[in-house]
Amino acid sequence: MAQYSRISGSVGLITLKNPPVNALSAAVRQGIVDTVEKALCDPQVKSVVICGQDGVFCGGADVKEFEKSMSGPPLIPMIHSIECATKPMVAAIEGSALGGGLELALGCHYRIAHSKARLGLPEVTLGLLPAAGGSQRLPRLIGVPAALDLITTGRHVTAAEALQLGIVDQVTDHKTVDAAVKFALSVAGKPLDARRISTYPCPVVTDLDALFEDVMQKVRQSARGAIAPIACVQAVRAAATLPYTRGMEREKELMATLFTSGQARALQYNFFAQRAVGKWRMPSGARWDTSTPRPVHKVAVIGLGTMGRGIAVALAQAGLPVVTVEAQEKQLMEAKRVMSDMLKRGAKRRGVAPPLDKISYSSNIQDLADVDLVIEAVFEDMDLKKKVFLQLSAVCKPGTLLCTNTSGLDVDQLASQTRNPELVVGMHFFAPAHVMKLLEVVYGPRSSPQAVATAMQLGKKMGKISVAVGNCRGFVGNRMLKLYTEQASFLLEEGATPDLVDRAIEEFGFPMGVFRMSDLSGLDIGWRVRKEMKLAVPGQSARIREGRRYSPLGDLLCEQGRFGQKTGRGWYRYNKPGDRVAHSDPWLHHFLEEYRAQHGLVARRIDQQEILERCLYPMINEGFRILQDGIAAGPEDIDVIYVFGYGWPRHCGGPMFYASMVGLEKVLERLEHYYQAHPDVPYLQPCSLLRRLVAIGSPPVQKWREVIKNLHSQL
Ligand SMILES: CCC[C@H](O)CC(=O)SCCNC(=O)CCNC(=O)[C@H](O)C(C)(C)COP(=O)([O-])OP(=O)([O-])OC[C@H]1O[C@@H](n2cnc3c(N)ncnc32)[C@H](O)[C@@H]1OP(=O)([O-])[O-]
Repeated sequence: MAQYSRISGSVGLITLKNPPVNALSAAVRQGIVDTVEKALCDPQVKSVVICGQDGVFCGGADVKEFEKSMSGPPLIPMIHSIECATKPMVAAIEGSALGGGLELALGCHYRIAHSKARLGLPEVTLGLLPAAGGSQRLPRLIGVPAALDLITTGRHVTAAEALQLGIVDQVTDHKTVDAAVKFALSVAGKPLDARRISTYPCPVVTDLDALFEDVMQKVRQSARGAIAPIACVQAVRAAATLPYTRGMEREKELMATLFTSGQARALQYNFFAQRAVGKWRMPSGARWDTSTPRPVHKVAVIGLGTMGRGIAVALAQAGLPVVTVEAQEKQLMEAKRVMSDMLKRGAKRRGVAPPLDKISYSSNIQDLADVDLVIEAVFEDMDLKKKVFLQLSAVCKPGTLLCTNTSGLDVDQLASQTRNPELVVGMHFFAPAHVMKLLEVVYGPRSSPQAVATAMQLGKKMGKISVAVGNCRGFVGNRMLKLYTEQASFLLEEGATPDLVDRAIEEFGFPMGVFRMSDLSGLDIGWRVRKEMKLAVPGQSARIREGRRYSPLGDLLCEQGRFGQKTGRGWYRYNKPGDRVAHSDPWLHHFLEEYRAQHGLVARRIDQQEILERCLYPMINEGFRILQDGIAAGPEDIDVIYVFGYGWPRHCGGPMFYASMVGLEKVLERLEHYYQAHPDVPYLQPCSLLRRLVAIGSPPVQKWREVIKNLHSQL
């Protein structure tokens, strides 16, 4: 809807009304058409201001409408008629002007923004391009290079940057609508020809071909198979080389291809999935909207290894006072130096003062007596962690939330060390913790809803995308990852090489293949865990352990001191320890040949499709088990974890969405095939939830929660 009124005698005021972000639904577009007509026909009105209700100008086209058939007036002619209006049209931008919202503002003759407003054309993040004239008007207004940057990245700019770029005409710290009305009064009756952006020539660029070639190359490299960034470059090129009307035709053509693509569906699903995970619920029925978080004014981090340092920095950057504790004085001093540098670098990037005074450093656990929440980040060793929790329970004031940053140990065992197990949850950050967006909040059987709500709220304050999950070995992310890495090792035994497997994974869209990733994080970490579990036994190379197939390849490399990048040797060879460029290693190929010969294995040719199916489908199958076990509340939770924590290509939605795109029937059939071929790998057996979904006709991913709910209610 849009509401019309007249203020200050001669200014028509159009207010967009569609909470919470005034998206341009069919009703809003109809409202704009009607109210603009009213304003233009009203002889008393000399100029018009368009604003949005509740401090938000407009969040763009209504993404929820994309799945339905189009109704209501289309955006392009609506914006065109605003630009053609004979009375000055002024956009009053508060909150956000994004996508179609900014395109609407670009159709106006003037734009006034509040200093806190954010503007951008983020369509590319939804697998689209700014197809309501944005790709044609923005380059004409701010030049091709700046428009390419905004449109291909989708980044939001502040009002100050928008002013500098020339997107807005004025920035105000006061009431935006008042400033816009004052402005509208001042421009009433002035000629408008020079204010219609579509009539501007596109600013000339010297060596246009070189610029576009360079941008296209960069986009192709970073897009990793995503098609929207490429279409965005093509659309801006049309603006730079064609008259406006032909450019608009090209924009429409490119949008038509994107709009119906699987990638756009995946990215839009992901947009809503990110929001869905905030609405968490526990199997007990406790939920986000009925659980009140405890206040957190002061936080502590115990253990200042890589993870602890990153977590403390992220907390300080979020404005929270943090007490850090590290028992070893030398390690404490080193951590202080490194963390101060991290804070300074981060502050420089953001143009703010480094929050150095937010962190205090101590080697005494007694200093945690008055904090509201502790994040334990000591070495990944259950006995050590248990000791720390016992101490924390004695030292901290009653009511302090005790969180562990374990990447997979049993949260409930740790809770049992404390006086108040209901106040214990996992907060599993991802390295580097001050950069990575994902946080798994892990609740044990005794964690209270209030504890979960508090950890979720803290995650949000830290700018993380937090997902609440149940307690099991590896939680969601690492539980699924284990099968992925194991299958990759099996493929090496059967004839593949690390390069071959990594290439297939990277071509699929992961930023790094499984072996390159393993070299980066260090092979010794998994080795230590397997040794603790008595799975890895030095000197042993048996391929069946605990009654199932096992690949000792990683253990054998570790026994040779090949821990990955840090030792200059791993699945690849590096020029020196710590180097990042992986080189294919003839030693490893020879080692694999010898290994196969020793075990009587005959290498076979393995193609890209098998690599993808063998690495991805078992993970997906485990995802179904996780849903069946109630560890994750819905497929969105798993997909968000994989996209934001594990580099799953966002334009493929996440593993569960990807399964629905491939077709559940096909995933089931391939799993059955591989299970038959490898009966000693029990997890290849298709999960019964997957079978059930196929049996009821493979409903879309958005409907799976219902099926799972019914399944749980029958148990
Ligand atoms: C021809 C067409 C061409 C055109 O160029 C195409 C486009 O414009 S494409 C569009 C280009 N625009 C974009 O890509 C902008 C996308 N939006 C955003 O980036 C953020 O929502 C915004 C920054 C605006 C507010 O952030 P915040 O304050 O943290 O709030 P929040 O994020 O939590 O959202 C609150 C609620 O609003 C919902 N919702 C939001 N936007 C839309 C939408 N467009 N539609 C529908 N719904 C939308 C959201 O799902 C959530 O619902 P719920 O049921 O409460 O979970």
